Amino acid sequence: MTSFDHRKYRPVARVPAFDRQWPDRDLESAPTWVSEDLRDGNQALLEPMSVEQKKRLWKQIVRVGIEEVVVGFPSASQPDYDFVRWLIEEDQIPEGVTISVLVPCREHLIEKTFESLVGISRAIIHLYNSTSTTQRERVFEMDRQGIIDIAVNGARRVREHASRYPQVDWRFQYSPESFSTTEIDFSLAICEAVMDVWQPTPDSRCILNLPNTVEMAGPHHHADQIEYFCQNISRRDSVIISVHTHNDRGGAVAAAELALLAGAERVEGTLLGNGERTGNMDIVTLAMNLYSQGIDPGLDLSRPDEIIQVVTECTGIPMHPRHPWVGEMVYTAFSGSHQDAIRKSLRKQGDDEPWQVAYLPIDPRDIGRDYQAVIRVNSQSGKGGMTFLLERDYGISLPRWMMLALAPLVQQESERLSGELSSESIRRLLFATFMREAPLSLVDYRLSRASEEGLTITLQNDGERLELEGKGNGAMSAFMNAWQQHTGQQVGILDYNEHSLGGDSDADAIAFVQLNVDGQRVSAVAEDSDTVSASLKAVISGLNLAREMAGASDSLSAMAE
Ligand SMILES: CC(=O)SCCNC(=O)CCNC(=O)[C@H](O)C(C)(C)COP(=O)(O)OP(=O)(O)OC[C@H]1O[C@@H](n2cnc3c(N)ncnc32)[C@H](O)[C@@H]1OP(=O)(O)O
Ligand SMILES: CC(C)C(=O)C(=O)O
Ligand SMILES: [Mg+2]
Repeated sequence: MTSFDHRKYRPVARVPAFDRQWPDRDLESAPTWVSEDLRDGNQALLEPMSVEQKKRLWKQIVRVGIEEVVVGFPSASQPDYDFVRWLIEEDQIPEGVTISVLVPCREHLIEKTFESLVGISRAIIHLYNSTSTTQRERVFEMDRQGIIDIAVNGARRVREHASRYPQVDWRFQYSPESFSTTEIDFSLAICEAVMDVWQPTPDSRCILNLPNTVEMAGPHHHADQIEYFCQNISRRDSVIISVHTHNDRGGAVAAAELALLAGAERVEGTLLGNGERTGNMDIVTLAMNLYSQGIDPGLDLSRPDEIIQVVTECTGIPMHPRHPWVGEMVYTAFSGSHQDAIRKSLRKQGDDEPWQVAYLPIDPRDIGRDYQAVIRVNSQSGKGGMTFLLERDYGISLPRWMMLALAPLVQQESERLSGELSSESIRRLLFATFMREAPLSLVDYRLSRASEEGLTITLQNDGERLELEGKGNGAMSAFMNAWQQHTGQQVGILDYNEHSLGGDSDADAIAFVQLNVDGQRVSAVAEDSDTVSASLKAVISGLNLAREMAGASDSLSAMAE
């Protein structure tokens, strides 16, 4: 075989044919969430967390509302042991929160684990051993019975140690580690053997945790394994079925979600998916998946930035900016058609109606993000994005013809800069292109109203003062008439739009005008303290721009001659 040769691999075996129900089910409620941040997450770090870091992360996990927290492997590491002691001695475990500790089926480690828990009022003892064919044959070199014996002996030791502390509310959990690559009949057999020792009842249920230790197959395989197990395990009403998925194929969240459809009721994971290899199941993502479907996740994820800060600082692992739901860039659209659709949908979205905004699966405000970041402009953006930014930050509402005129300039500019354009630079570009305050400029004007609007306007033209008078059905047409009479130029208003301004601008009004000047189409803009002044200045801008354009074409003709 060559080094990259798919024939090296085999598809994972499926469970036997059975009456599969999960594809027709929908999720209706949140599972019991279990944080593995302080154990599986910690065991995947280059530098495991110190006790102080564990304390900080613990507080965050509890703040989010997770009620079952795996706090470590106290028989294996001194910081884990010390952390458990701190929790107990400093009375740090709130009412309603239960801690869990992991231990392999080895007598001295079980003993040490119970020692770490002296003084606790309730806890989950989580016992595990590996069950897959590979583990049996290549790691433990044992047959099925040998592996069952390890589990049964471990279960007995746990029961015996627990019985020495009858005042404690113990709960027992067993994981056939590597469940998803274990033959399903063997997984069932070993779990039955453990239950025979623990004798769970509906009032004192044990937890059977079925880990996708290494994700080797699609999430539908995992769902089949879980449902098959649920249908065939005895004492179902005395068992809590828990799942623990890893992300080797990128499907940890999907596998957990389908496992819930398949009958699991408890999900182990970490807050942002840190964990062995590609990580554990990401609790924030799964919880937000439920939230976005109208299901209460039972966790407070309204301040994900706080979670991100604590998790990244404690683990030393940065988060991807496109991390599902909470990444820095996930509510930002650069591409033109997305920006256009977001802008239009947001305008129509009422406060009290179901969320219906294109390209935004949830309202970013729910998790403390604002609309500031929703639309950003680069060379992939169209008129929607720049229009949104000008409206949002300056209250400028561009008429459609001005959007069409400005959009290619914005695109050229962001291509030239190879980057993002701020609303400020888009505004600057608008005025630099479509406003000219010289050589013709407005000095003063007076309006008088009779049957028609009368205008007396004082201008500065190439340094000379000019006073004109005209009549029309508005200030602009009175000015046009006066100007035509004085210059003989043919000037018509093709389109016109003005409005008052909000936002950060100093001006109170803005006007856009599209003129026909001696057959030449010119678009112009101006701002001023009132709409009449802004309109007159917009026309003056248009006349100046027409003069510039005529000057440019004269010099081109002169060059051609
Ligand atoms: C999928 C998971 O996340 S499982 C959790 C894994 N997490 C960890 O291992 C982190 C903490 N572990 C440790 O620090 C160490 O492994 C310790 C302290 C627990 C034990 O260390 P050591 O005694 O040196 O043993 P080591 O880790 O090499 O374990 C291998 C031995 O334990 C046996 N073993 C491994 N897992 C189990 C288990 N769940 N139950 C019983 N025996 C087990 C192996 O067969 C092997 O036995 P051998 O020594 O007779 O060959
Ligand atoms: C110990 C078990 C639950 C585990 O972490 C795994 O199988 O991934
Ligand atoms: Mg794991």
